[in-house]
Amino acid sequence: MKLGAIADDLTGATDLSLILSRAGFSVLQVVGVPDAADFGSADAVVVSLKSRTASVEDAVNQSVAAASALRAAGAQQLYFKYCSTFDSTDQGNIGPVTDALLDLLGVSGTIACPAFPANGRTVYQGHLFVGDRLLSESSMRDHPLTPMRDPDLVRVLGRQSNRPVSLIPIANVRADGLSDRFNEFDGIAIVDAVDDGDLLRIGKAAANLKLVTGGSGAAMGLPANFGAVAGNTPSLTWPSGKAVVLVGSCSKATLGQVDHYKALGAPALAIDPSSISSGAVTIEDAEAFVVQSPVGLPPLIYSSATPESVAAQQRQLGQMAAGEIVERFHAALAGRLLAHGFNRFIVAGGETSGAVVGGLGVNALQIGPEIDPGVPWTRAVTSQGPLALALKSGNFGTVDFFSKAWKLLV
Ligand SMILES: Nc1ncnc2c1ncn2[C@@H]1O[C@H](COP(=O)(O)OP(=O)(O)OP(=O)(O)O)[C@@H](O)[C@H]1O
Ligand SMILES: O=C(O)[C@@H](O)C(=O)CO
Repeated sequence: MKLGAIADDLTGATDLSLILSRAGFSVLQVVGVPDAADFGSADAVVVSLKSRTASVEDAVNQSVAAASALRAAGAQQLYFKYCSTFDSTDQGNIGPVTDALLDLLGVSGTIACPAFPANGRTVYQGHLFVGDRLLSESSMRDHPLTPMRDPDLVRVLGRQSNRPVSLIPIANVRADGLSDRFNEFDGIAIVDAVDDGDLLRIGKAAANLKLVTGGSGAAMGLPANFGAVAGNTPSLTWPSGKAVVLVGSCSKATLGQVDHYKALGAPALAIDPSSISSGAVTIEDAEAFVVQSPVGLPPLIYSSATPESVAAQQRQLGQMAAGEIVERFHAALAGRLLAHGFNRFIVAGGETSGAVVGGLGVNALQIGPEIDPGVPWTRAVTSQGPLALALKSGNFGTVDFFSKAWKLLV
């Protein structure tokens, strides 16, 4: 194994797997802390955890266990993948996990770069932009679990990490000697990047770092350090069968995609945490709705709601509890639909995808064609046969994402 990666959520892992695969690596994505025996001959193994919003202790334990398994299997370099919008709270988990991985490796420094220009995430003077807005002025300020209200990543990570946090500005990224800078400091350096050229320079300069951290973009240049040559993702065979769209993301892009898909005439059922907890809507209702939907556009079950509505649900049920109620619902529904012969799942939201994949009993994913930047179709094998899964990060994808994903495999 050349690269061993740990991702803090499932869609983030898939995003990273796609980037590495396109850059020429054979990639195996595994779900949850793995057994070393699972890895086969892949150039890169990407472990997807559900640690982004876990407690600090849990996130650190899961990440260190995954890193230890990857190292035991021979990983030459480790990568810690988090969100391109740096989703976290003041307590963590990006800082504490990075600190723990540095301790595990016995090294003093690493870089942190969430930039993903293809999806509008850029870092300039240590400030994260989403499109043309600062992170704190983007829709991320109202995220249900990790509202991001400070765009200065040196400050954000400084609150989370025990190590010194510094900045490598764009002028240094574009100048000679970047690898010397990477290799000579203590602590964590936020690295500016505003285009793919910057990311490729960063990847090249990171060749000797034992640990690299970032969004998926900062990994783009790493496979070339191991002699990999960019190419197409391997072709996979897809199960033919029934499809469903399960949406737990409340991100702005997802809200637009839900509206667009409903306007196309897709059968759609809305759910929300309080209706689920009061029993006004049950898993049996949703199951019957999906199973009885007419042939055509796959049915949609969604809990996506405006920030005001999400805040009201959270006041009533608690922030984490509201999210978990919906996640458990989607996971249980997915398991039941599998038993009805559904084998193509389009899912929106990283936490939601983690829950659904758990409900489906999926342990590993292979990466297929790109639907939109950062979102591939993936193939998994379960005890019930092969599945096709499109796992979309909340803010990724064009407005017609759901129909586009479905048509790509039809
Ligand atoms: N109506 C709702 N009210 C409160 N919480 C909700 C509601 N609908 C969904 N949620 C919760 O909000 C969270 C959304 O997180 P998720 O990671 O799935 O989406 P996202 O943050 O948009 O995606 P990503 O992490 O990929 O950017 C989940 O825990 C989900 O259960
Ligand atoms: O980096 C991103 O934005 C995504 O891969 C992700 O992690 C969203 O959950």
